Amino acid sequence: MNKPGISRKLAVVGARGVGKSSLTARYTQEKFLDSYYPTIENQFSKDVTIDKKLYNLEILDTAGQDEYSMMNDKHLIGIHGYILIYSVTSRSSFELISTIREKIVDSIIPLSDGDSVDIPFVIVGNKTDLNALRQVPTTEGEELGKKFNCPFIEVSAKDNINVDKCFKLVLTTVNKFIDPPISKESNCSIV
Ligand SMILES: Nc1nc2c(ncn2[C@@H]2O[C@H](COP(=O)(O)OP(=O)(O)OP(=O)(O)O)[C@@H](O)[C@H]2O)c(=O)[nH]1
Repeated sequence: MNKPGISRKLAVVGARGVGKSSLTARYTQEKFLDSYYPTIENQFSKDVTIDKKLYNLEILDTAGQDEYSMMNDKHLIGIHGYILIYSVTSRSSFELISTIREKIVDSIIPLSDGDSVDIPFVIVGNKTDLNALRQVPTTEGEELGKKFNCPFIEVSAKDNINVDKCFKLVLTTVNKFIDPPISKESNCSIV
């Protein structure tokens, strides 16, 4: 029997060590991972009610990317929305966000049979608890969000700041793409 609820599959992508697993574990298991174990790939589930709607979430915690790594098709097929995550303590991880976004866009176009493709992205700056080590000011995250017409939020997986809010933002962003308002304008829409 099908589970009641709306099925949503999300992928968390970003550079190595930015906190993809920590953010996912904080949200799905309410715990923080102090030690660092590089991820190959993990999938987590969570049922959550947001705005009176029940969602069955599948969250794909992907391996850390670099400029040269290739996106696996598994990260593209059936994904409703992407969390593009960097660490506010790492400028290089912030700079990689644009590259990763471009790789996702370029990989999805050939899979789409030439139809128009809408890809919901949310940009997330993690590790705000390490403010003394910050290399990326909030304003730069906001500007990148504006550039790509994507929501932006800063979080701390460690201190559990904005984590629920971040996933709610992703789900509402996905909903806007799936059930768009009548006059939608989005730079994330590719034809
Ligand atoms: N201070 C602080 N440390 C964090 C936070 N999030 C993650 N970390 C630490 O950063 C390190 C890497 O975290 P992970 O969650 O494993 O990072 P990841 O992006 O999944 O790493 P890869 O799988 O290698 O790509 C770990 O030591 C975490 O404890 C945070 O919000 N604040």
